[in-house]
Amino acid sequence: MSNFSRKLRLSSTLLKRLQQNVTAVNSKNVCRSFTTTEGHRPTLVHKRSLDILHDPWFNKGTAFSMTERDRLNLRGLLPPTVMSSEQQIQRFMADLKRLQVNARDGPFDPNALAKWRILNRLHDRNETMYYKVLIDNIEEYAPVVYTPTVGLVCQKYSGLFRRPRGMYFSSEDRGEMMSMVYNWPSDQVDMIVVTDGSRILGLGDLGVQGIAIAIGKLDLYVAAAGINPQRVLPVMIDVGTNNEKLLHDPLYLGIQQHRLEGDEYLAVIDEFMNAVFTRWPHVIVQFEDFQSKWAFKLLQRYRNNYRMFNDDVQGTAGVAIAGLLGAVRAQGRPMIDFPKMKIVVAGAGSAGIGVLNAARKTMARMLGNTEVAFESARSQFWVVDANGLLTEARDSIDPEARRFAWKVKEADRQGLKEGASLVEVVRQVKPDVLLGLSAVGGLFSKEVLEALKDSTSTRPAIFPMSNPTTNAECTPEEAYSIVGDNIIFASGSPFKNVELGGGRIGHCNQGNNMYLFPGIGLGTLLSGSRIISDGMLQAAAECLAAYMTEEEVLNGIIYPPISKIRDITKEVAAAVIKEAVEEDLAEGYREMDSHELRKLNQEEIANYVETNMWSPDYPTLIYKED
Ligand SMILES: NC(=O)C1=CN([C@@H]2O[C@H](COP(=O)(O)OP(=O)(O)OC[C@H]3O[C@@H](n4cnc5c(N)ncnc54)[C@H](O)[C@@H]3O)[C@@H](O)[C@H]2O)C=CC1
Ligand SMILES: CC(=O)C(=O)O
Ligand SMILES: [Mg+2]
Repeated sequence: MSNFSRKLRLSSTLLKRLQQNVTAVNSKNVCRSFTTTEGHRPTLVHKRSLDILHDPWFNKGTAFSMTERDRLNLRGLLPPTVMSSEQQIQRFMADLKRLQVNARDGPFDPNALAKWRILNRLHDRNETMYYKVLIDNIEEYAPVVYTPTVGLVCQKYSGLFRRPRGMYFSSEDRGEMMSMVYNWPSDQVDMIVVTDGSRILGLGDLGVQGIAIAIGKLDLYVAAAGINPQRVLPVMIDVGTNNEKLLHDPLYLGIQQHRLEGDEYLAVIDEFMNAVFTRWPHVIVQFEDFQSKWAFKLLQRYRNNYRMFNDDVQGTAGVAIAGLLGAVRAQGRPMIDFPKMKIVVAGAGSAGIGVLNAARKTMARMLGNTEVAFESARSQFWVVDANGLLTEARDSIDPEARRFAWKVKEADRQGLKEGASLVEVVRQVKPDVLLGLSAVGGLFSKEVLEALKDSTSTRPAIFPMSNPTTNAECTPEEAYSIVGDNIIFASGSPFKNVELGGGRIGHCNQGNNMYLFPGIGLGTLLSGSRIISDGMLQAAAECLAAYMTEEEVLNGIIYPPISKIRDITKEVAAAVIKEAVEEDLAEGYREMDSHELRKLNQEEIANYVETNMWSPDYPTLIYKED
């Protein structure tokens, strides 16, 4: 049969399928299938893996059975649940209907989800063009591919899912991962962002739908760090979900069982790490949005043996430190005054504790890096979580948070008790900084902000860092209007600057780990560092802190605008490389071996970084037979 007649035959088959599809949907006769064609005769295909998924003639998406997935090297390239064609249509129709309702992701852009769909379709068609659009319009589209819209995308991912992107490893794949990684078509992967979907932004457990956060973070790796898009891999490890809504949703794409726990959970993550580092020994793995109880354990488990880091714990800490140092400078004080700051942190999860640990270490270093300095730095922090102020009187304290619990007597002396509310703590402490990583929108209420007016600082800093927009602890309008014009403001998701009247601007900084993770990844890649050390992370944070000029900082601008993200990422990467070389961790990258790396001066390192960043330019293509 000629290609042409085969196509004709397929076209009529497709038409028949579509007619049956319409009948099935119209009559709500969901038992009728449109997949059985031509008396079950198999169709011969000459493709495997992603080539099949990207071929509209052969692609069945989530309807590929497990045996077909194994036969066609598709295992891991699709969400784990096998769907019937009827379920696929239900999912599609539900999403189609939902489109008619205006999607809202926060106060600014009612069309954000529609923009995400358009960009996503471009991503599927033409990666170079997609990244050119993203890089050239990063200010406008970072909030679409990243926070806040990516949060909404994760929440609705079962409906939005069209073409798979990345890999899925599930608890059903135990024992298979080592072979599954070879289903990914690329022999070189530089950067993996992996999530288990257990705490997506401040939106809780979204199960398999969390894959979109890994995709969004990697978009920034390409746009900001110039990592080659052919060498990034978003990964979802689906160990179940504890989200009851998803457990009962017939259209959910993930494993419908409660999350694995304990050793069973660890065995899955261990197997994944072993598999990816076996196939790609030089890959860097960024852990993203794991619930706190696993975030710290996994970081300790892997950080000395693998090139990995946890963005929420370590990336966020660095960004917060840079912001806190900026807040000191914004008062016209030298950075060395940082250890005098009184800091109230609302939220003691992976992000909050990461920030507290790093801030305490930074203070201790400034005070001489002794044990005594480390101990005394502790008294600069007040931690308020869901149960109020943390003191040693609490019945059960998370071990990570314990080191920030106040002794009962010391708390008493300040007129505070175990479980004191945030407003009580702010009233008594009169802090220089109020930082939120609680995932509770509006937590910095009018009362709390009123109390902050009595801060002993000449320029109180308010950092509602939770994401997405709806989870921000307060808006900049609330902060500026209640506390006053002379504050420093930084939020996790973007907000617009505030008009203060008389032509003055209340600057709204975006305090988000996006200013560090791309540079940490790029610097690690180009240095060939064996691990990601505390020193490398510290160097990244200090580089970001030093990026803003004195004049900018005094004007309340403590982070760069997103339009400068490629530039700041370059600098962060260079600082990370320098530190890796100094710590003798750098093993080099390609022709730049460790010996050559050691010879580079500051300017040469910057050049080396720049020349290794991918840019979205079309290459000339030449056909070559296999
Ligand atoms: N801006 C940034 O770059 C980043 C922001 N985040 C955001 O931080 C938030 C928290 O993330 P995780 O620490 O991983 O979450 P988590 O769920 O581990 O921790 C949340 C913490 O908030 C506390 N909390 C809950 N209700 C509270 C209340 N009413 N008052 C005070 N504390 C309360 C909880 O007890 C817990 O300690 C999320 O919204 C996330 O999007 C996380 C990483 C980076
Ligand atoms: C920004 C980020 O990593 C988070 O909100 O989890
Ligand atoms: Mg995160």
